[in-house]
Amino acid sequence: MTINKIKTPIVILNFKTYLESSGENALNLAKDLESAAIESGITMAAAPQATDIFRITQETDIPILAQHIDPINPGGHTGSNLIDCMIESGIKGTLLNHSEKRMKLSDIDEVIKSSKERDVFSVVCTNNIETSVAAATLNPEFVAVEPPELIGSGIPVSQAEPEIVEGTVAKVKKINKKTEVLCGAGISTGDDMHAALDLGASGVLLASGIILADNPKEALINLVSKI
Ligand SMILES: O=C(CO)COP(=O)(O)O
Repeated sequence: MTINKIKTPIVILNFKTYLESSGENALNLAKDLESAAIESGITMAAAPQATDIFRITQETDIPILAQHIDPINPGGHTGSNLIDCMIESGIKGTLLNHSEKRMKLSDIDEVIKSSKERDVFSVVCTNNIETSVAAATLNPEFVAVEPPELIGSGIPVSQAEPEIVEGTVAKVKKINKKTEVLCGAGISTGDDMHAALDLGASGVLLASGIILADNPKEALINLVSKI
């Protein structure tokens, strides 16, 4: 089977900057995603730190996303993520505007456009229905709605605030049928993912529930067990 194709339902694991998902641990976690994807048949993608991307794309076949790309051209921009170098490192997509890395609307627009020109898919993170609508007008491949107060809380958005997920799907589809909606924040179990798909989401964006689990591979299999 092809585990490097982007198809829905999709699981995207944001590695953030946890030590449990950095360096050698990032590679091991990416391998867990790879074997869970093979075993379950569900697409599993990873968004590791920039420093870990090249190594992971060399050693696994899962789709890799950048956590952020800056709206810059090659040249004098110290400390920035340049899209061309990210592509050379092997990314297929990018997160944008994560609540831990917010961007200006005009910058999101610019990076989505340069991503499209280079065949890189964009996942624009949002905090509610209104900002999801704004993001959808920019025509990204995915909008991922994540109420910031639930991030890292262990309280799943799909069960605690189903109306945000359902409302985002309804409003985004009215504006742009091609943009898929993901949800995230507090997601960790098969029930959480099942609830997300039931509400019309095409997948989940998650982090701590898997990264900090005693056995991340088992947690991933459990996550997709009710699809
Ligand atoms: O921010 C998130 C994914 O990008 C969600 O984080 P948690 O899964 O830790 O709540």
